[in-house]
Amino acid sequence: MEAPTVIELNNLSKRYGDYRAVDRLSLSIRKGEIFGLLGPNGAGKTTTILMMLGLTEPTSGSVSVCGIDPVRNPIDVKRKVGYLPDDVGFYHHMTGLENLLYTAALNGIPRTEAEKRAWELLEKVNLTDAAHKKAGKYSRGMRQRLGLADVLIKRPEVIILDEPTLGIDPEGVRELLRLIHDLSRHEGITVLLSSHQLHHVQQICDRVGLFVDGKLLAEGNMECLAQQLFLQDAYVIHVAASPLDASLRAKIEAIPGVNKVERTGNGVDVYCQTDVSAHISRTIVESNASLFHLSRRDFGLDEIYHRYFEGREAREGK
Ligand SMILES: Nc1ncnc2c1ncn2[C@@H]1O[C@H](COP(=O)(O)OP(=O)(O)OP(=O)(O)O)[C@@H](O)[C@H]1O
Repeated sequence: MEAPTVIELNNLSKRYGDYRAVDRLSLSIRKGEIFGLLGPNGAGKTTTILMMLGLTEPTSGSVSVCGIDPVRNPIDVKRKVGYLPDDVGFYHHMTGLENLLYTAALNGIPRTEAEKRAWELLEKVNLTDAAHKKAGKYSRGMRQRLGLADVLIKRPEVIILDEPTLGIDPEGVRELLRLIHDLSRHEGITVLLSSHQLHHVQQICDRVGLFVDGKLLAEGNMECLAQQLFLQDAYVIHVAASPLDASLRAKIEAIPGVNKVERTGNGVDVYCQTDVSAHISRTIVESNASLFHLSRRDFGLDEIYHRYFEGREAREGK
């Protein structure tokens, strides 16, 4: 059975004067999913997050988070959603533990329960030893982990994280990503994270949405993204064979679905609309050539992103 939808955006738009910061955005995110919002500066990510939190009103369209309309019931949404901005503000003169207890009190959690929960969370985010240290003395990685504990104290159903891994060392990033992943898999928490750090997003997101100029250009897993963005050349197959002469290259180029064949150092790259690997190997064998290597190149998010933006600049003559 499919998990229920937790976040639903329907034709959502936000205009500032004549400027459309978010333009007819529709998106559904299911319970327990980790969804990555990607896009260049000014794409509309923060505006979208603010509309989900009820902190800014949509110009048109609708938002529903945990079945609640944040425009009408912003307080109810805040009870269910934890938001970790890119630089969490803690009280520097208070310890990590005191900061958590303060948040718990603001959320109406009784003191005994708050203490129990705070210690559990400090352990979860690996800050037990730093519980009595002033938050002002925490490193950025420690602050982000305390931030995660801080949003979790009210037991949210959804967490929204803005650039959670920015400025953290590789070990800290690994730990934070593992924590976020565990929250989704073991506690069914739905995670929305906005980030420019593509390789981090790729490690933990189930799906990614690529935002540009307020519009969602593509969404899905890596393979879906590549297919949506590079319709003609969704697949690139690397082939090494001998002899790979002009006549064999022409035969490969003639395979239905193949758009172009480009020479590389030790063979060719075949750009195609569908995965024609089997057809290519048959063509090589039937031509009495020896096939040494054939593999489909899978694009990482970094490559998808850069290939798209390079292509866009070329298309727009920038
Ligand atoms: N209050 C506002 N008034 C006018 N324009 C705004 C306002 N808030 C945002 N914008 C504009 O809306 C667009 C989208 O901004 P937004 O902050 O949502 O982008 P973003 O994708 O989060 O960018 P970044 O990665 O830089 O945080 C930008 O062009 C921004 O200048």
